[in-house]
Amino acid sequence: MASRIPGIFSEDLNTIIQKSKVLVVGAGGIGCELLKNLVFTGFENIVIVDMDTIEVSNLNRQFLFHKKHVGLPKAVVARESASRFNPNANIEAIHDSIIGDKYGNLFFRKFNLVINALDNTAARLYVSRQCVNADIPLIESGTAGYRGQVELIKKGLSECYACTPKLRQKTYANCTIRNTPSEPIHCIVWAKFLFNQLFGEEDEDEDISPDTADPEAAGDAAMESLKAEAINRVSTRAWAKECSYDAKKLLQKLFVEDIKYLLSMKNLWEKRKPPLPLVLDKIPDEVAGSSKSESAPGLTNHRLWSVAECVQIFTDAVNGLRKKTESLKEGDYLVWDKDNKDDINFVAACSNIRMHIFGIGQKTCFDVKAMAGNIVPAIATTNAIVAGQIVIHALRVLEGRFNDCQTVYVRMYPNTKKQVIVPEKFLTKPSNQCYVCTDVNQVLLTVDVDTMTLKVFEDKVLKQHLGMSIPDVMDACTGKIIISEDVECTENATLANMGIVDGSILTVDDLAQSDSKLTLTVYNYKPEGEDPDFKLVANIKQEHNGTVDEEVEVEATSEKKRKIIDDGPAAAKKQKIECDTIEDDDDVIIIP
Ligand SMILES: Nc1ncnc2c1ncn2[C@@H]1O[C@H](COP(=O)(O)OP(=O)(O)OP(=O)(O)O)[C@@H](O)[C@H]1O
Ligand SMILES: [Zn+2]
Repeated sequence: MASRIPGIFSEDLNTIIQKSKVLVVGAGGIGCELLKNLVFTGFENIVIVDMDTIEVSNLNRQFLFHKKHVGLPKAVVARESASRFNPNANIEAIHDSIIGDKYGNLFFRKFNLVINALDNTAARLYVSRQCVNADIPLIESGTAGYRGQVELIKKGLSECYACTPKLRQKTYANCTIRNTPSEPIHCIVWAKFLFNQLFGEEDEDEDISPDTADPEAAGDAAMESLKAEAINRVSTRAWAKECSYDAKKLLQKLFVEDIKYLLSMKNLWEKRKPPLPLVLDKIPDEVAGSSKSESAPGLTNHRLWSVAECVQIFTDAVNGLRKKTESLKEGDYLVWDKDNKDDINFVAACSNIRMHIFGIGQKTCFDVKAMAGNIVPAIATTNAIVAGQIVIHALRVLEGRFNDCQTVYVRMYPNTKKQVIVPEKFLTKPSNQCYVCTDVNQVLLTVDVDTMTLKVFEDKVLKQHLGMSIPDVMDACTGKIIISEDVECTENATLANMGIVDGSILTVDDLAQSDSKLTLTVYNYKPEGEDPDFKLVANIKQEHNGTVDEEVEVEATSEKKRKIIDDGPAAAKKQKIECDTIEDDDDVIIIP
């Protein structure tokens, strides 16, 4: 343990490390690295909470887990593996969701420090609110591909998780992409990687060929000979160039030979539906569950393409891209652009053929375009850097050096000072309009009451953004129950259908958390163009130079920049949280 090696830490710090009680929430990519670091640093009192069980796709970066652990609770196995590094460490494992009354104020107050290693907004918001309420320092972390972030949340000193919204992006395990896709997005990621392998900037982390290092395929006799063969395989680009980007040969390799190769990794298909290689002279001209004749003319991108159409579109796109590549200077490459017809057609056609092969419901080109814009692979090294930085923050926090805990960003490329790991200059003060950091539980909800359904209201507004778990909503003016465990409500009903109009006041209670009562005042609005579906604003009336208020509008940007608009004395002071439809379940990153 580092703390036991003389001269590494001061004696005082050693004592602090050994006596501190730390809660780690999440035993995934960052959590595993972090638990190992904490134990090696000398922390001996740790509680680890994770609600999930181990999946094969976790094994490439969650190094406390091995193949034999698949299906077991992450928290329990993480505890077992990390305990081996220091048998004196007292690690408690809790296999449960952190969200709920069981983990309220009393629970959080048992710790000197809480660390989030989570992947979703709801849990992050929940822990952040509990830590601010209990005044326990929280270190919040996240990674997305090569980017990462570590920040301190400390009541009164720095922003909490609800103060400003963050961008979210989903990450995917390499072997899922290369060997065992199960969702359209896995095929879309693969197709984007393929584009780069053939025409873009080649990146060895974006290999698209069958992954012989897949831990799930280990021990497969056929695999061992395949591995040897793989060493001699030429790069996809070199091979494609050799055959002059012949579309037919590409189809044969990508969708026949490589799929047969995958099929020979028999372990992969023991519990999964195996893929079906394309039969090139018998390509289906229909899409299961859809009819071409139903589609409106001119809206090709809005209907599903049959595999035969995909093949034709793929061929045209490859020909177009080959011509563009030939006109480039030596060493130059194409950069994928979703608005470029050949680029998006290539990805939409390739991903749909792969969806068909793996029996995954296909996506329209329109949907592929939306999904392809928002893809990041999970990188173990970024998790490791972030977990290391968390420990540095943790030591400072426990020594009471809160002002040395500025947010740190891990960047994809060095900045002008050649830094890849970049701290902010100061702690960002809590927003005085934040409904967590202020004690006022009054929130303005700006929304189109005619289009927002109760389901979206419950899932996105109440659960995702306000951190509720079992919300109970009543119209304060009419006494009508809007959402309740005991009352069955029509999920597709709009807010207007439930009698909610401009100016309605709703009281919201969370049955899972006794301390989270809110009053929501509804403002009706019609979003236009890029406007968010809804906005949440802490409703605080403030005295300002003897009169009431200015308006401070905080924009949700990826760069944490604040725009201050003085809109005259009459407006209420408010923070605007712009909410969009980005997938919830994911790592959070703010790009510096
Ligand atoms: N409410 C929650 N309570 C406890 N643990 C949670 C909660 N929400 C998420 N987690 C855990 O946080 C961890 C986040 O880890 P990570 O981001 O590496 O995701 P993953 O699910 O392991 O990987 P992937 O999503 O890429 O398959 C997961 O192990 C997940 O179970
Ligand atoms: Zn806050």
